[in-house]
Amino acid sequence: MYEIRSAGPKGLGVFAKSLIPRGTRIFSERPLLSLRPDQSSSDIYTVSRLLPPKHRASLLSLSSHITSELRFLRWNQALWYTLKALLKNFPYLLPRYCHFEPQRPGAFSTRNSLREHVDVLSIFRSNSFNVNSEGIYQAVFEGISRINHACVPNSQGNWSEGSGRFNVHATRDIAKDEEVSLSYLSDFAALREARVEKLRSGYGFDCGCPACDLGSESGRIGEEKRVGVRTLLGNYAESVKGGGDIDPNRELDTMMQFIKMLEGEAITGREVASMYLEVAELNEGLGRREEALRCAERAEEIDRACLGTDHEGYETTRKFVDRLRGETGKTYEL
Ligand SMILES: C[S@@+](CC[C@H](N)C(=O)[O-])C[C@H]1O[C@@H](n2cnc3c(N)ncnc32)[C@H](O)[C@@H]1O
Repeated sequence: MYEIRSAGPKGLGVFAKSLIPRGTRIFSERPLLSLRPDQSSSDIYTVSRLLPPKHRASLLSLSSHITSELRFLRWNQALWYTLKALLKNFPYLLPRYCHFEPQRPGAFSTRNSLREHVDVLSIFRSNSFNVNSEGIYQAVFEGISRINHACVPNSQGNWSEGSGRFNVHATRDIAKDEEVSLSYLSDFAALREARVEKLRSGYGFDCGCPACDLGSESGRIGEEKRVGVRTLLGNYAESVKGGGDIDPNRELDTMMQFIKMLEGEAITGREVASMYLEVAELNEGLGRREEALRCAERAEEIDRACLGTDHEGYETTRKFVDRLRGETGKTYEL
């Protein structure tokens, strides 16, 4: 379905070998390396050393594109952790008033090289995805971590708690030879300047995707829509700041305009499905059952495409739709 090959200045990338229809599960992977919510970057190197050799080799083969400024920071970080490990293992080096628990004998080895530590930190930073599940906070994957970024991507990754896998689905048809892309950013309404800054500081590249090309008509129009939506959201936030009654009609209208902007930009992932679900609930609260059902059905259709029918999130949406169908007396259509 796909191949991993050169994507020019981006390094490697994932490309469709044939048409990948919307809703196709392109990847389903368990993490190569992951951090739990209670772990921090100081644990990355330690966790990486516990990997089986094959997985460790896969990890070390991933790209790490970082700026010299970031490299400097990583060296400082690695130096500090290495020093801490050294002191834990050789406590007699410590001044008498410092008390570290010594680690198990042999846990610290001279192979615990500073350079490798820097590399692992850089690789983790360049390739990890926020999973935000109960057991895993961030994770790196063997194939998925080869997917490059686009501000308007053609696929989306979602963690499945039930299967313990990160699944990447096509959120629109991906043509043969087209590059598969994901968004590394969480704010889909972010303006170009903010996106550029995040991608440059977080991943060390300048995004040249069509949405960032403000010289093109589509890039410019997309940006204008984002400005419009941000103004709308800002005005709405201002209107509810005083803590007065929230006008559900205004809330509905604001959300629908946000959804329209995202769909107009061909952004149809989980976030849009969640917004449709909220709009459905608002409509239900206002007694507009038919409208609620219409929005919930759209959410179900999007969730089916970007999560798959075996995903627990899809199941919740489907049950909600079923309930509304029962209440509106609509016959079940597949
Ligand atoms: C998760 S990796 C993606 C796979 C990577 N290209 C490789 O060769 O393994 C992230 C890195 O890929 C590069 N990259 C991703 N998206 C890019 C884009 N739109 N433009 C330029 N470089 C990009 C950056 O160097 C970034 O740090």
